[in-house]
Amino acid sequence: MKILVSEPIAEKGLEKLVQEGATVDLKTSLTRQELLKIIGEYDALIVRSNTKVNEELYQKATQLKVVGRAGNGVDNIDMDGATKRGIIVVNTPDSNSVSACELTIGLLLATCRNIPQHHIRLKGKVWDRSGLKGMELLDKTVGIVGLGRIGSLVATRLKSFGMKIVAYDPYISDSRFQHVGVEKKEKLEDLMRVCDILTVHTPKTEETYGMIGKEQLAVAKKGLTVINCARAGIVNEVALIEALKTKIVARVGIDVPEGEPEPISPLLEYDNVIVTPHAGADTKEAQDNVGVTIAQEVISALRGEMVPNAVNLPTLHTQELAAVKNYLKLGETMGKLYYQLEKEAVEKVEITYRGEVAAMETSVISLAILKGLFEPVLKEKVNYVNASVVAKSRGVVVTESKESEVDSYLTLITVKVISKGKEFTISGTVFGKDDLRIVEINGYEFDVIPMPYMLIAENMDKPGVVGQMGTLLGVAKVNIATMQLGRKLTDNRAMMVLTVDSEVSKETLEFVGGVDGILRVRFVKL
Ligand SMILES: NC(=O)C1=CN([C@@H]2O[C@H](COP(=O)(O)OP(=O)(O)OC[C@H]3O[C@@H](n4cnc5c(N)ncnc54)[C@H](O)[C@@H]3O)[C@@H](O)[C@H]2O)C=CC1
Ligand SMILES: O=C(O)CCC(=O)C(=O)O
Repeated sequence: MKILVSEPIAEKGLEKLVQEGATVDLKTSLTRQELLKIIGEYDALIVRSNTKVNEELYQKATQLKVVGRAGNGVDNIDMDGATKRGIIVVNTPDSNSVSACELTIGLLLATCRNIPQHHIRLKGKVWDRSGLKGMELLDKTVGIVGLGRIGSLVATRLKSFGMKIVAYDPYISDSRFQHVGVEKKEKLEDLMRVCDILTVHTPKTEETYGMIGKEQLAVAKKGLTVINCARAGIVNEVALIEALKTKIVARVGIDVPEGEPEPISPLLEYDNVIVTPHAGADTKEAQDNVGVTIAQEVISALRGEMVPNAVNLPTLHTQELAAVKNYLKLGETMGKLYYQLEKEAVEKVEITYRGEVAAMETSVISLAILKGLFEPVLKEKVNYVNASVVAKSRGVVVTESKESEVDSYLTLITVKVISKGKEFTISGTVFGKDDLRIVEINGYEFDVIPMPYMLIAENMDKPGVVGQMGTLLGVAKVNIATMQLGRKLTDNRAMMVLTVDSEVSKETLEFVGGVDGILRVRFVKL
């Protein structure tokens, strides 16, 4: 595992990577050209917000499997480019939220009470408070745009100042507003009209870039204070400077100036503006959290494990991940069986979750099934990240349905693969904590523990077939570990599933296939 760390992360994080057996190169002052020249050697890249991970980089990054963003915002990473190449992108969204929230509160207090301006005067040996009258927070209204992790933390803390809190976030439920104890504004303009202080906490997206612009500031209360600790450009800086000139905006606190990391923001010309150099996450606590978390995540992702904070995968919390872990293994195993038993190209995959599993985050189990399905037959890398892109690009329609009730089992997954009008089905369950079982193939019922080597045969349900097969395997020195028979009494046919201790040669397989009554036999490797 060769990992390039292109921006500073905490020592603890670097130590963790090395402890886990990775070769780590910390190179934080590479030029872009130098980065592009060496990126082809690495399995993983760890960045903060300055490294642009884009098409130009992906084209050179032939070995890259994981991009770790040591922090939250992923606007410096081209997600589509990563997803289509099966590169997993992980971040650490919770690790620095408190620090970002505290800097927001810090900037808010500093701007409302002119703290840096007072300090600068005194440093110049001038004791003079004139022209720097502050504003109390008590009974003022703060408008929060984006009531996610950081927005909610800011709301909770500002309540203790006796402020009224209103928020605009069309993407969260009303119950979340109630839980945080914040008044919901349906329209951004409604929020702009009532707040004394505006603070933005959205990600930078096409929709949020410039969302606080000329029109929004035009309806704001005169004397507004604007805080942006989220991303440059969410508040349009040209409109903001215009509003400072017309005194619509009285104070500004910005952690993320346009053009960062260049220290030349035009906002620095204004005495009532405070700018910090993207320092929201720059605390010992946040950096230690971020460093250790990103190290763990990058290592897990490189080992092919499912990671809770994978940005280009369905969102899973650690507990949800623990709950689905065995189903991921089961799903992948079930998927892997198809192309080893059938040769028809897949047209449609219908996945049904029944019983306990139906209540879980099943989208990720479906990805595991698709990964298992395509991985054995494709040259390109198929993993959780690109499995659904691969399915789509091959014209495979995937459907998912859920039923809360199931006969005979507490929990059951059934995969139906449809190709040229033919149907192949396989069902599996998990007994207890981690006991995986295949319980059905094409209507034949079993109770098979999936093993690395298996023989699956369809045969006529008549005396002698099993015995002859056992004899031939014995001659070939293939030891049978377990054997199960599923029968369909209606058509006098049966299916045998054998787990064996070693590989079965082509020659032995041909002999077995020639036994009178064996309709077909396949050797399966899991
Ligand atoms: N200054 C710094 O050092 C740091 C900055 N950040 C930035 O802070 C911002 C917020 O981070 P989190 O709270 O962790 O993100 P989050 O994802 O937890 O919350 C973002 C919220 O914005 C909402 N949102 C999205 N589009 C919206 C729109 N058009 N209008 C209104 N609301 C919208 C979402 O529904 C979500 O609730 C991000 O931009 C992140 O990059 C995060 C950490 C440190
Ligand atoms: O210090 C950093 O890496 C930037 C923090 C940040 O903006 C983020 O995590 O989104």
